[in-house]
Amino acid sequence: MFPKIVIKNFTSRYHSLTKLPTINQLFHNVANKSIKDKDIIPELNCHIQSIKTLKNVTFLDLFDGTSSHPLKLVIDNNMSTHKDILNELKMGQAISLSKWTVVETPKRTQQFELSQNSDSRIEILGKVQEDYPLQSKQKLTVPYLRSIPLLKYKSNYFASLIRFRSLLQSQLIEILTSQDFIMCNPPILTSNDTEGNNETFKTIPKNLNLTVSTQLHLEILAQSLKNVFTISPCFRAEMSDTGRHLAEFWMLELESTNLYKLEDLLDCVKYLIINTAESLLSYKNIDSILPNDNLLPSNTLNKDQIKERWSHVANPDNWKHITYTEAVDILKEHYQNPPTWGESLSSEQEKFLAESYFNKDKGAFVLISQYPTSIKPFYMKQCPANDKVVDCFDMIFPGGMGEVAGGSIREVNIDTLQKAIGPDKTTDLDWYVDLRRLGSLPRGGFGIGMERLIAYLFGLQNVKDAIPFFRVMKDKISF
Ligand SMILES: NC(=O)C[C@H](N)C(=O)O
Repeated sequence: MFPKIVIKNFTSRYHSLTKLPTINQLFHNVANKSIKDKDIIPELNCHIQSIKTLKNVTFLDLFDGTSSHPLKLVIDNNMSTHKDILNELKMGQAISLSKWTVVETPKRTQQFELSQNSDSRIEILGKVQEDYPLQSKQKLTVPYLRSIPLLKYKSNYFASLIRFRSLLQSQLIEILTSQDFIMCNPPILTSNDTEGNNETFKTIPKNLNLTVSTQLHLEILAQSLKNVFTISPCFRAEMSDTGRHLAEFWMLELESTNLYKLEDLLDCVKYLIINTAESLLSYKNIDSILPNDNLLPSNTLNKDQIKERWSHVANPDNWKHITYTEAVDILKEHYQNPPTWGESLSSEQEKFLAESYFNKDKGAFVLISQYPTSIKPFYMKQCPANDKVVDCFDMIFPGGMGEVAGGSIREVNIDTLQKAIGPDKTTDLDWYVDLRRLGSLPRGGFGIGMERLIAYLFGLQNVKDAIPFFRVMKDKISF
């Protein structure tokens, strides 16, 4: 398998890119002593998360989206410079601070607070309306926050989700590039529909589709560059309206001419996810990326529960591999409505395997390989030992997410491929066949649905929350 890799946490050797600090940088700098007790912070722009007014002091919790920990600001109510502004301060306002003093508070959970000196100033830069929705003392829910896209990232939970999405992508890129995978950017506008289902969004001119998968173009790149991958947007015009479907989603797709045996392909996808979970668990700054346990919406996972999920993923014992035929046999024996051999597995049947059959308690990650040729796309390689099945896999996750990845060894035999494409193809795939005439190496690849992966790793129930602005077929896109 892959050699053990060391994931470095990025520490910048470079010049600071912004003059003003972030709250996350302030926490870091106080922790590493580059900012000390009594130092003055020249300027800081942020938002008010909460206000607590006592007789002589007012406490503000400040946030700027870079950390889940709020920064405490202590205002002396009796200091003349701030008397006018005190009554105007409101939750959600954008404010500017200048010349506040760092006071270390080693005995509290928060390492320091900002305290007032005679030069300190606070200014309101952006007011909020009286009915600012996040003011409510009620516990916020995820569906409610989802319904206010202009504001949801001001909530601690959704800001954390975006930070997590960013970290996850950077860890995946680091793991792959450290193993000689080259990040490519295949086109989004294409003449093909890759999967042969034709559930594409048509563009003008009419012969172009928004890509459903960049695989076919990645195969061209892999033929010359060996190991390639992308994280790209993909589009599916299916009418499915579930917590697992989006019309626009992101897919990590990988193609390699070093992966031409099914067992190597399965190991690659499995260890890519296991390595990613390990890298998240050992990431130094993780507690400021994950949501604040005191500000969680109802029915969401707290930090420890999220990390427990990652440990579950990182344990190879929780990964299972069965063939499609074995899956059908298990379902025939243990499930009320089993499939007959040759049919696709339904999402309920997949759920049973990943959530009940293998590990009733916490679920298992199930790789199902060698599906019948008739239910899989034309590009999958016929299994050498059995021409009724193809050398492919689906990766099923627990937690309601179902199929998170799928891939195959690619068919390189021109006759077999042409037969699989058939006479009534809807798009021109001659170039894809011709690729096999140009010094073609055997190869394989897969695609991982980023939003489903994010949803599982963060404990989300709906992929709509795993992407900054969701697009689904049934909803009107109004902004
Ligand atoms: N790159 C892949 O293998 C993904 C595959 N084309 C799919 O869309 O499921």
